[in-house]
Amino acid sequence: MLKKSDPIEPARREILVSLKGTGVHRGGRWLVRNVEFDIARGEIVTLIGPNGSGKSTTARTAIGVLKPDEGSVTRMPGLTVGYVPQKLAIDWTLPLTVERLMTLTASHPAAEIGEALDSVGIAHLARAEVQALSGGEFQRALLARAILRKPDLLVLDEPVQGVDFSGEVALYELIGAIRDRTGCGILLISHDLHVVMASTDTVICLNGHVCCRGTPQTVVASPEYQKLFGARAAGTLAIYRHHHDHTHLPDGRVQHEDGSVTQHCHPDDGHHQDHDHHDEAGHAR
Ligand SMILES: Nc1ncnc2c1ncn2[C@@H]1O[C@H](COP(=O)(O)OP(=O)(O)OP(=O)(O)O)[C@@H](O)[C@H]1O
Repeated sequence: MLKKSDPIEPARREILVSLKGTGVHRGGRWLVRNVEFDIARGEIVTLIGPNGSGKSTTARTAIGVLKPDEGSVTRMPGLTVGYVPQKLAIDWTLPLTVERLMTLTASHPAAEIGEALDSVGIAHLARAEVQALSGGEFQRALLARAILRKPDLLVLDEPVQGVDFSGEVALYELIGAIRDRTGCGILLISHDLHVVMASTDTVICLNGHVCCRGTPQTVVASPEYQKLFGARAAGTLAIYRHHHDHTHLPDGRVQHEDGSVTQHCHPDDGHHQDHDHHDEAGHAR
């Protein structure tokens, strides 16, 4: 069992997915380009960025739903993925119980379903109609469905959408507990540009490319944020400080610190500072 306080030694990192110079071209344009990051077993990577910045595209490319048009995506042989998409293609006019939702795409023994629902705290809702669930309960049901696959990698596309602030804290606690208990890697997409899950090992800020990356700063260390979020949330949420060396112009071009303007941004285009290639722990990327 892993604990938040047990950092994984670089030599022991078991890489689940590795993206190198990855780009996806659709509809005549690059949706994302030059995306680089790894997810190791037991690590949490959070993708943030404005709407349309390529977070879902990147996550779907990482798990092999989309094929990259340049660069590479390497997955550990036999990798099992549990994916919770942003939207589910479900016919909401038909009645559907939570139990049935668990077996829509794969069958699982009843005992395992009960265990999964129990582990996300909604065992009592097994026979409830999915349509009647609250936002937080629905996200828990989707999490239970994903962990039933016993994934090496859990990919969660905006798991706190439609959930209020205290529900968000509880969901992040649950996601952290799943990581600690199973040791899986987690790729998390956040709708918030600044507040991320505290146990995140690496935050990647996307806007068609990796704008900056680093580790979040715990809220516990800052009395002003503690006051803002409350003591419980302060252990679960963290602030991510952006370190951009460029600005995105309204027409999609990129203005660099030296004043020059380019169509895109590339790590090796000579406009970037060293911190674009390193995370805040100093790991070369
Ligand atoms: N198959 C496709 N063909 C053309 N454009 C696409 C395709 N899929 C996605 N896009 C566009 O790519 C961009 C990135 O989409 P993506 O869903 O990855 O962004 P996102 O960061 O997850 O956004 P959000 O926060 O709104 O969910 C968007 O402008 C979207 O319209």
